[in-house]
Amino acid sequence: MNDYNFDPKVRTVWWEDDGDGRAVVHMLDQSLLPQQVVYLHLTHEQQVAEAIAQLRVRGAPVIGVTAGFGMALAVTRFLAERDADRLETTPAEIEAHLAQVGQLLGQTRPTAVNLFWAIERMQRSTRQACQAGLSSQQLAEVLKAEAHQIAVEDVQACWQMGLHGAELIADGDTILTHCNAGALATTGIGTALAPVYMAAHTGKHVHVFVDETRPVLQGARLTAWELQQEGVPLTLITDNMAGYFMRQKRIQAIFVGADRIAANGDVANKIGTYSVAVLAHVHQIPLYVVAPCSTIDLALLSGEQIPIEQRKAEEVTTLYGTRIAPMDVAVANPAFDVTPHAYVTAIVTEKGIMRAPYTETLRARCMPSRQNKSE
Ligand SMILES: CSC[C@H]1O[C@H](OP(=O)(O)O)[C@H](O)[C@@H]1O
Repeated sequence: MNDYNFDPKVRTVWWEDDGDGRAVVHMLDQSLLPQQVVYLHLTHEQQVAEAIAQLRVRGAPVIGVTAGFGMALAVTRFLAERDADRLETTPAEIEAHLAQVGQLLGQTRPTAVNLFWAIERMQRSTRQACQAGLSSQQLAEVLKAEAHQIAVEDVQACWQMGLHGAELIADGDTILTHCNAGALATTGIGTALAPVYMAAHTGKHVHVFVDETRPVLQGARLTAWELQQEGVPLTLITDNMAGYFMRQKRIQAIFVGADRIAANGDVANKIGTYSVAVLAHVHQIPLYVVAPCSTIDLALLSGEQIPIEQRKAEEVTTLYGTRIAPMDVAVANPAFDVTPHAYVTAIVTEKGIMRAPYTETLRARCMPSRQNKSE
């Protein structure tokens, strides 16, 4: 890594015009890591939706960025196909088409609010362009620029969260993290891992204990791989070891990401985060949640209202296609849980470090960033 302006070695998702005005969404297929590094080149919004649903791209911020790219791709494809059929397309027809694409993408995963925030932002830009009387081609350019801006803001937010969060890490600290909230979950240097990277870049010695994070193993497969790529020392542990190392006083702080944060500071994050938070509370170890303002859902007063994604049983009963549980066994597979704000030491966003009571600070510091830049 080079200093301060380091770029993560991993590149999660980006897009290019393919020459005839159509957008191609390129993405690292995270479902194949760490054994295979494979990039997908998607030319249809259906493919983008499938990639999000199948966790080929995953992590709240990058899901939002990918949704923006998917909607911009859909518009360029829609226009190109109608041009090929020599059909005129009005901006209103584009707006109607985008409403369908927004539904398609919005049905992929229910918990990460960034997905819905990005869809709403793209649809808001469409409405504004239509009201301004722009042509269809001008509207397509506006949407491509908006999708790109969402990604630029994500990169910038990660950098700021790294700078703010690094203040919470002392030289020689061992940090525990759960799931993957690193560069692989964003288009920048990550959320929960951004402070780790920034602390390492400012000369602090940081060691990361990585929860494997059953059942999809985002820790063992993704965070361990990512930290190795970035040259950060790590120790991989199983989820049920976290309390053991906390009790041994081996962990000085815990950094996790978030998929949705309610207005009172309750945090929805990968399943197992609540267990880590309770253990941290018992052992008086600070638990820091790192997330951009686009993850904060001020419309929800508490975490009780956050929808929790239930995923397929096979994620629990098989490992790489090998069955590890008896046939016909009953399975529960919630992909997220909610950590009450009382267990959250601080929430780090691109706007700074916020501590309890959260309701006012989150509203004061994060409302503007949920508005479309053009509003
Ligand atoms: C920086 S947000 C990452 C967040 O998303 C993960 O869930 P998933 O891998 O299912 O998309 C997990 O909750 C991480 O904390």
